Amino acid sequence: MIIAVDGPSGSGKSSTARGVATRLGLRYLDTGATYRAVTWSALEHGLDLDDTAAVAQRARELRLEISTNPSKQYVIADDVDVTTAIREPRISETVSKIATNLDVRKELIRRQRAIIDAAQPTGGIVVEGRDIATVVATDAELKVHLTADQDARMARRGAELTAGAVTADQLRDQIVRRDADDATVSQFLVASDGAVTVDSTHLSLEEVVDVISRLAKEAEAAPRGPGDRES
Ligand SMILES: Nc1ncnc2c1ncn2[C@@H]1O[C@H](COP(=O)(O)OP(=O)(O)O)[C@@H](O)[C@H]1O
Ligand SMILES: Nc1ccn([C@H]2C[C@H](O)[C@@H](COP(=O)(O)OP(=O)(O)O)O2)c(=O)n1
Repeated sequence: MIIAVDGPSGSGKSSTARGVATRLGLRYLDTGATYRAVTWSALEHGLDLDDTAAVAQRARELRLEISTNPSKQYVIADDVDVTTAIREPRISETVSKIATNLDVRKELIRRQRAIIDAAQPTGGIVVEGRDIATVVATDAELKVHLTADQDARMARRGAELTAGAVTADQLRDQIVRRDADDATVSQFLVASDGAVTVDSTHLSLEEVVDVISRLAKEAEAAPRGPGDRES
């Protein structure tokens, strides 16, 4: 089974997808972490991020290991544990430049699909990002468009970043500007065909996990149509 969760920044994709995977005994893939790892590596190599060919080459050469265990997440890039480093503001500020490089996307989508395929014999995977239902796993049994209004998303991100005393402008950059940039290459601001919208604005994390887990059980029980995977 594949559960795709797409939506804007701060809508709760990572925490919810991890919660659903834990609840249902599935693997979990944070595709945003793959874009962050390439960003980290490009900066580490001192690349000009506007040099799209050089950055894409780096993406192809990068040795990348990403955990799909929802209880123990880690990312290793070229033998360096970058689990924490890829969450630093310098990465969040620049990652959209890498995520809008179409050759980087091509390479990372290939890798994401391989991880998804490898998880199938274990029962399935919850995959979260921006283009999972529309590009990476169009055959997902359940497609969720997770939303929350902009104020809620900014407040959530703000609460996370208070330790670093983030300014309102930085917060807006992390949510509003980044979503606008990312939306130039992926369609995640509206629900794609076949996706169920879950608006988390007034729901607790636990409630969102409940809703998606229930939808997953319904999708699993539903007969698949002709043209669907494995039919
Ligand atoms: N339904 C919710 N209600 C309140 N806070 C939430 C909810 N879902 C997620 N959060 C919190 O909001 C922040 C952003 O969530 P995250 O899962 O990182 O979002 P995304 O992956 O979509 O950017 C986290 O601190 C998370 O704990
Ligand atoms: N499938 C994906 C996942 C993430 N991205 C982009 C969008 C974001 O700017 C970066 C980082 O994604 P991430 O999910 O970590 O972003 P958040 O900070 O959780 O909002 O990668 C993408 O283009 N496609």
